[in-house]
Amino acid sequence: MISASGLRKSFGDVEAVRGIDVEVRPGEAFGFLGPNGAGKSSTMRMIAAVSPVSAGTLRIFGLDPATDGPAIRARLGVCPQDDTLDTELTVRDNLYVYGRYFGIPRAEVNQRTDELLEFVQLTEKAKAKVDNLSGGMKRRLTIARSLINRPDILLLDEPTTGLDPQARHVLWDRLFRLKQSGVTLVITTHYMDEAEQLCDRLVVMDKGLIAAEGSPLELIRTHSTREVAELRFGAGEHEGVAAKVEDLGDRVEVLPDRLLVYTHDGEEVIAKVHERGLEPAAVLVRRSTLEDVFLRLTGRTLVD
Ligand SMILES: Nc1ncnc2c1ncn2[C@@H]1O[C@H](COP(=O)(O)OP(=O)(O)OP(=O)(O)O)[C@@H](O)[C@H]1O
Repeated sequence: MISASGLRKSFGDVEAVRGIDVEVRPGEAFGFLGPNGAGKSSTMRMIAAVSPVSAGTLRIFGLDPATDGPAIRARLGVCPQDDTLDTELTVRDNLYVYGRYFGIPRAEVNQRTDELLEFVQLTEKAKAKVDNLSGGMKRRLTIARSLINRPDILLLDEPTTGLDPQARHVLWDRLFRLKQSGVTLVITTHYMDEAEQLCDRLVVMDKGLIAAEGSPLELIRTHSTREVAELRFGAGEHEGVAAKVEDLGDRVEVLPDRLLVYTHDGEEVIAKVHERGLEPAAVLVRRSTLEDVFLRLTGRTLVD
């Protein structure tokens, strides 16, 4: 569906994307996970055929965005990071007008609008003004709008940024259903839980490069341990304690507010910490996540 090789994007001296290889397969949910500034949006804009490729090759549906932009865009849905809905119009008209703009005949666009309102659970809000919608509803409407042309690929740039947990879960559910219906999803996110929930495969991006690629589970298995023991001590004590516990796990990370001991048995680590007379203010054993993968690969947390 999408194939990139040595793909680069520069803005003057700024190299936003510095040579990445990506292969997105039909029907999968593919993610770009990385912190702000990693180059995710720049990559998405090249895939959306709205930003020229600086170097390398990019093919979407086997087509070259440099020469086949309109043909590519006709088969893509693009859900940008910021809501670009028309606040003057009703919910329904945001879809209807957009569909007409795409040149879809009146009767068809009417039917499609109704289907999409139903799909994003906004039928009851059809006559409401966009300004009266919650953040989650606006996102869902933006997604509905990007589906008006029945795209084969839907590009979603940070789809749930700024939404509360419940609104995020509603959105994830809709995206999951969309994938089940055969639409290929390409998602950028800096939320590791979103990447884990939604993506079949993903690349971890940092500073314009791909640091790792795989399914969430593969990435965790390859780059982290099964469990993590989190230990909180007083401010400024973590460095000192780290030296005393570093033999307890495969690896120890010192964060400003806690120590992470990477291990296959978190409870055993905690027991040994206590045996050594160390008294953490709080402890937690959890499974490894993509956040741990990112920390391992880059030495930084995703939310820095
Ligand atoms: N139009 C532009 N002109 C100049 N520099 C840009 C432009 N767009 C992006 N950049 C720079 O390219 C780098 C990558 O930005 P990009 O937006 O692709 O990252 P990102 O991973 O999507 O982060 P975010 O989530 O903040 O959008 C950043 O250093 C950014 O400042």
